[in-house]
Amino acid sequence: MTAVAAPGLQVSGVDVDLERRPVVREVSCTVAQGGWLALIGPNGAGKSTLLRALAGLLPHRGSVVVDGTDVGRLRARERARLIGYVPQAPLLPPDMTVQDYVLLGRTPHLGYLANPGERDRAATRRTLDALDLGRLAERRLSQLSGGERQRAALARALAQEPRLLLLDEPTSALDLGHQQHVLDLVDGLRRTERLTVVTTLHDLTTAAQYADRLVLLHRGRVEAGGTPAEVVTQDVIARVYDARVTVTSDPDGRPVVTPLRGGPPASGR
Ligand SMILES: Nc1ncnc2c1ncn2[C@@H]1O[C@H](COP(=O)(O)OP(=O)(O)OP(=O)(O)O)[C@@H](O)[C@H]1O
Repeated sequence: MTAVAAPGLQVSGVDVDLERRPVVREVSCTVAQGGWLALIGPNGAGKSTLLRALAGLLPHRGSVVVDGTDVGRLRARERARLIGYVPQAPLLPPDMTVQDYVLLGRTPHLGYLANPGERDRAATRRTLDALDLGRLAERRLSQLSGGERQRAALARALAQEPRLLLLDEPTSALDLGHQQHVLDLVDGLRRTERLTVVTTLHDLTTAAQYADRLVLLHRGRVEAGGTPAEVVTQDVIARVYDARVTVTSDPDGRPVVTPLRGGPPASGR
């Protein structure tokens, strides 16, 4: 009998308070190993807060289990071997070179006081090349464009070789070509490495293209969850986002959202 793999991520009853205000409430969801979950929802819904809680960076109630390991019980270093996280606006050390910064992603894999070895440098070079940063390896982080900085932050998380990758709006600063390149790269890793992926994404069409499950957050709670076609509907978008759109299907049955100009507010408010 073959053993059944633990889910890549199992979130149970997560609540987060900020400044004693409830911001995330009763969030539960499961993502298979190698699955891609997109967190969607309007501004202030709690997406980034939930992602930071999953990364172990915010106190929360409830449990977060990655590949069968309860991350609440782990030290920061052990957690960093399991989880890579890239915030929406990462703070990058301005004077560090791109390659030294990406090499920092290897830190959780090094022994105490050990220096990076050839395997770490090779992982760094591979990641730099994969993210089209090879020619910028010696450049200081302060001398990068917004999109290059965003790719450098992602490169560091990938060099970490985590089991769960948490990305907060990973393509917000990228041109269309680099958006597709970065998302295709992450998509490839989940297939080859069974990397589990959770992203926040505002672009619902992009979210529906790449993710196999969506969770729609509204006022900190799960408003809807399921396949892209189940979650992204005209009615849900009108109600939750107060936006006028048409929703059509691409040849694979994934929803395509087209915003419509003019007219009264979608919800009639
Ligand atoms: N440090 C904080 N202290 C108190 N409240 C906060 C703090 N950070 C965020 N909030 C509030 O928590 C709520 C959720 O914020 P969060 O950043 O998680 O939303 P989001 O869904 O990621 O939004 P966006 O799409 O605008 O990025 C918002 O009402 C926000 O104002």
